[in-house]
Amino acid sequence: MAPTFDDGNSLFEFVVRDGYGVKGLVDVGISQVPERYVQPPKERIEKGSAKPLNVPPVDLSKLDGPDHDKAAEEIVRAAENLGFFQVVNHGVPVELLESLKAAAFRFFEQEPEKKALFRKGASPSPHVKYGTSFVPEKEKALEWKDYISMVYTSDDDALNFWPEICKEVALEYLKTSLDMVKKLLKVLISNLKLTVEDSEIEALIGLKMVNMNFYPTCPDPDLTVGVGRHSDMGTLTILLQDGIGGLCVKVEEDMDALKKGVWVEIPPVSGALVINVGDTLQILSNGRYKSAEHRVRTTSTQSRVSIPIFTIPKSTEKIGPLPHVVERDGVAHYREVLFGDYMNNFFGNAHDGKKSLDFAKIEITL
Ligand SMILES: O=C(O)CCC(=O)C(=O)O
Ligand SMILES: [Fe+2]
Repeated sequence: MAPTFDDGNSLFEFVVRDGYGVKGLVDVGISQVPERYVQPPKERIEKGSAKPLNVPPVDLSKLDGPDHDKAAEEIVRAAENLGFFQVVNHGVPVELLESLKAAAFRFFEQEPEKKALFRKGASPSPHVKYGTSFVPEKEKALEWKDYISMVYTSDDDALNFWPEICKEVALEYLKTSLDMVKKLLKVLISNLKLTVEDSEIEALIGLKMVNMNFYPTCPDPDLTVGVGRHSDMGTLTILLQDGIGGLCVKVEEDMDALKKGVWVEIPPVSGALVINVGDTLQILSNGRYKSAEHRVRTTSTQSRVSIPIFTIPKSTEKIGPLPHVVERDGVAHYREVLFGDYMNNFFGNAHDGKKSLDFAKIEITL
């Protein structure tokens, strides 16, 4: 008979401390969602509650031709409105996208002991971490997700310490994405101020991290979340999702027919990558670009994988609204912060929508 984990502590021990993850829980044959994973009603995601967003992906090859301005305009609008968009002709080979999804499955389908080698405290490198949920110690209800996180410092470090089973494809994904990230940032920053130095862009993406997320099938998706409501803390996130779906984004301001507060789903598009604005870019643009609040619904039919690249400033970097933008706006909505402090605050708290931005927000009292 499958263990019941009646006592919340033994479940926490098994899933988090021993490193079995949600995958381990599903593999022992649970037929009900354990109490520790049941979300409070206001965080649950009703099936079908988010309608698919019907916006065609931006064709990034146009940035290099006569339609440059039109493509740039689409990118700027998306960053100002929803904070999420999809791209095609992005320069990352489509076959590589397929290999990445396969590599993510390979990693998570290994025996628990193999994955546990990369648990916090056990991992041979501070740059590689296997875990489950977001910050389990701080969460009332855990997220239905396991992950492996790989910070890039150099090719040598990646090839020596990232998991053998996925390191080559993950590194290739990171490298082939970077040109696109720089192009997107050039478009977004030059829309805020006329000249942009390459060094400014480099400073915004001083650190890069590739994650692989695994969302096992869930006995009752109405009770759980794959990832709770949050915004990403960095500059831009590049995300590869598979064909299952479930990534939902909150509309922050009224947008044509979409009303503020409504959730929309980013539909899987074969060969496309999802791009989203992170808190850093919202701060830098003094709020013009939106780091959208998003979350993931679980499914009961098939496991889902997603593979984000987070581009973030180095922890020693100071980030604040661009002076030129503050001058134009007449007011700064954010203070300058040391990115390391921002990051510690982000990882020190459970996901809670866009609360992470409060760390840098200047409250205007009238
Ligand atoms: O799995 C997804 O589609 C999104 C994951 C996500 O939001 C994250 O890892 O920050
Ligand atoms: Fe995210």
